[in-house]
Amino acid sequence: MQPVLNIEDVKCVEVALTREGVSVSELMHRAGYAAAQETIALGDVENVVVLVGLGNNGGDGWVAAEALFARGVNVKVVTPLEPDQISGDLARQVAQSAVKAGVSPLVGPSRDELEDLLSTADAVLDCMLGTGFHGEVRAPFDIWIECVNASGARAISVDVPSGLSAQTGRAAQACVVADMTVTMLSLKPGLLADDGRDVCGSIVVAPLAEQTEHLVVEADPVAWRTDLSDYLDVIPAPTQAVDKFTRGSVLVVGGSRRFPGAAIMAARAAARMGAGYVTLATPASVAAIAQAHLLEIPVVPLPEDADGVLSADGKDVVLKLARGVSAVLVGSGMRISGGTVALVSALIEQDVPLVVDADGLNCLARLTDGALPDFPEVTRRNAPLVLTPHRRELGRLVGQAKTPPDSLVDALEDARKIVWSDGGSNLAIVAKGSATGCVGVDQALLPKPGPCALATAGSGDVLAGMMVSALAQGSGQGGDLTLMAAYVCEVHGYAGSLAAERLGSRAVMATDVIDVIGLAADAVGEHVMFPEGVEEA
Ligand SMILES: NC(=O)C1=CN([C@@H]2O[C@H](COP(=O)(O)OP(=O)(O)OC[C@H]3O[C@@H](n4cnc5c(N)ncnc54)[C@H](OP(=O)(O)O)[C@@H]3O)[C@@H](O)[C@H]2O)[C@@H](O)CC1
Ligand SMILES: Nc1ncnc2c1ncn2[C@@H]1O[C@H](COP(=O)(O)OP(=O)(O)O)[C@@H](O)[C@H]1O
Ligand SMILES: [K+]
Repeated sequence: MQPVLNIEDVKCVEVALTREGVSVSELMHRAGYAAAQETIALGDVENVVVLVGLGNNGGDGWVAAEALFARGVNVKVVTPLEPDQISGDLARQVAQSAVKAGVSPLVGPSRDELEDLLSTADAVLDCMLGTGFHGEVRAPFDIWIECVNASGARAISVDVPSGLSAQTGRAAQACVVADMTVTMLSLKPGLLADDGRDVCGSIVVAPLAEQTEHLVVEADPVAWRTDLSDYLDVIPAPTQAVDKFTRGSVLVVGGSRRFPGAAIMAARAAARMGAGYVTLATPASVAAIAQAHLLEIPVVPLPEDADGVLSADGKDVVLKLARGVSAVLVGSGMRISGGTVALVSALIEQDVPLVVDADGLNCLARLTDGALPDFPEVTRRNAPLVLTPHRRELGRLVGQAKTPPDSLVDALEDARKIVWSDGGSNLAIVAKGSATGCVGVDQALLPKPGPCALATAGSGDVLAGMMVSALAQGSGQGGDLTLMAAYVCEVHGYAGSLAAERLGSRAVMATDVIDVIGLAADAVGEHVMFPEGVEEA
């Protein structure tokens, strides 16, 4: 796993390194060398343009320029000011040193001059704005960024693509779209989420010092990026000695006359993820439709109200069914009513492994008056509980219905309010988004996200079905529930990639993802067992 640090904690590591005898100047030199090294490793780099800003990110750029020059590369540094005019001491010193060594600066070029220069560059080193960037990009960098993105040269961003917030993952109107980002000391959340996924290219972490590894861990990472090898313990062990019930039995409670499909997809996804026996309990008026779609899955009709929404009268039947299975999913397409709130509440009180998704979460929000963290007794139970909210659902759970989290870090923080108030290891929250965080009381995990093809109606229902299936098969029980949740997200993402490959990235529908769950699970499993031998999707 790779640690991910909030920007303020990266600064703490920097301070801790200086206490251990590695000065900021030394760090800047190592950062610049690392960037130069990665640039040369790209191959075919004879002409490099280095665009520098006026802070320490610019300082890294001047060091990189001097290092590239020393390696015989034809380097030009584009700067808004003459080296002597740079106000920051460190950045000024490295700029003066580079010029003294023979690096030639181009000060404040016109757009035409810059475009001409970039047209002959093999690579551009983007050292305009780093972690000190805030607000919208001001001149001249907004124009420089436009020119970089329009040029055909490969762009290597130092620390963070200029214009991206390394904390929130939000890009300003002007933002470098890099081929590679060489980031210093550790991963930062904004590189991995939202706009960050579009603009970073491949990410290389430059630790800069031997001591960094332990200092980063001590700085309390906001999350950990998982590697496939981390999943070894949560992949169900292969055995022939099973029957359809011991392979994991699942009950899905959901659906409504308005949304019958969500529960049907969840049930089907649960079966495709490997559960041996799946049952769907759904309102009576849609049971026949559901059964027609699910030949292998028994459908139990439940009492409903006049709108075709599950009523509380079905509670005893649901609880009886729940007692007979390994895990339950509640919520898919269920709608919010007095009846569905009563069902969700009854299932949470029952000691069965449980996944709550979609309207099940909205029922939970209603049950706790939008303040789930204030009611830890609701989530404290003896059996595992996995909540799978997207950002709006998460907002409703923590009293932020009108202002749901709009970054990965905010979503992680909201999820932590719930898991920390609960305090136990039987609760995991899967905070879904273009990058998903799986949050438990001890740590937050970031599985590799799937493609944007997953941004399609119903793909969350598919994930919920996969999640309950993994729970039913015993992954995560008695072990690490958060890691199991991350594993399921990883398979879901991989299935999205496979579906996109087969059908085209814009064409994928949630049912297509269901069809390839098995192939995705096998492929992820192979990667985990034999990391070197399998091609990525
Ligand atoms: N942490 C570490 O261990 C290490 C960190 N290192 C490096 O330091 C970098 C952080 O350096 P930093 O703090 O000097 O900030 P940086 O990103 O250069 O930006 C500040 C400059 O940008 C300007 N500026 C801001 N917003 C702007 C806007 N919207 N539009 C235009 N301009 C804007 C701002 O101007 P001001 O707002 O002050 O007027 C100021 O001039 C970090 O990313 C990494 O590369 C490595 O050297 C070694 C190890
Ligand atoms: N841009 C994206 N890139 C990768 N995955 C995405 C993206 N957008 C959504 N997803 C994933 O797709 C799923 C959508 O879930 P959800 O919002 O609950 O959809 P629905 O309610 O339609 O089923 C989540 O697993 C989410 O992580
Ligand atoms: K940069």
